[in-house]
Amino acid sequence: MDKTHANSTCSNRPDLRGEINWIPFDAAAFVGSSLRFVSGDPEGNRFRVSYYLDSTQHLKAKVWFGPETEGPPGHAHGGAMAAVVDEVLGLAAWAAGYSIVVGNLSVSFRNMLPLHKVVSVETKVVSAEGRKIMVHGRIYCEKTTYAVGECLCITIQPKNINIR
Ligand SMILES: CCCCCCCC/C=C\CCCCCCCC(=O)SCCNC(=O)CCNC(=O)[C@H](O)C(C)(C)COP(=O)(O)OP(=O)(O)OC[C@H]1O[C@@H](n2cnc3c(N)ncnc32)[C@H](O)[C@@H]1OP(=O)(O)O
Repeated sequence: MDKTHANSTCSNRPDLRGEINWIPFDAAAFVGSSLRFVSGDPEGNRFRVSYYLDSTQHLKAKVWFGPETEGPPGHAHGGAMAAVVDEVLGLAAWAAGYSIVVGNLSVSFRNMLPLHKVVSVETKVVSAEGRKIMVHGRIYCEKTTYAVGECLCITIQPKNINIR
């Protein structure tokens, strides 16, 4: 069998369908067209992203890491993983009702992520104290964790962001 198509769950085909009970989340409709860096090119060779809300209203994403995210040969650049964590965890705060920018982002790289892979990102808003919203998340596929993120979001006045 073609090795690249051997595994339907973590296949090399960019199958961005959500899991059972995940509902599609239209990020572009929510935040405008500004999120082009990570999720703005659904036919491109960098990232392809689909967003969902799970049954507990947590934001989830399916992300394909294409060849243009390469860092170590055959694997995703750490900055590419960090960009995904930045966008998805920041968007999770917006989806939870907070108008924020990311003030501080910590990413731990746990395993090298092969190119052409579709992975999931999970998020959880873990605290909200004053202007500080803490969001945790993880890039994973099945039992493998590729990166873990802790994202300190700071609320801002929505009028300070132009929505296009
Ligand atoms: C319902 C409709 C919805 C529509 C939505 C449409 C629009 C949607 C648009 C977009 C969706 C985005 C989805 C995510 C996209 C990806 C996320 C990104 O990549 S964001 C870009 C990268 N981030 C920056 O460029 C920030 C640059 N930094 C700043 O602008 C400022 O430093 C800012 C706003 C973060 C804080 O500045 P200050 O002057 O307002 O406030 P101060 O007093 O400095 O901080 C407030 C509190 O936060 C702490 N704080 C601030 N920054 C911190 C940091 N880096 N680390 C730790 N603490 C920090 C401070 O210590 C302070 O805490 P104490 O109140 O004293 O307890």
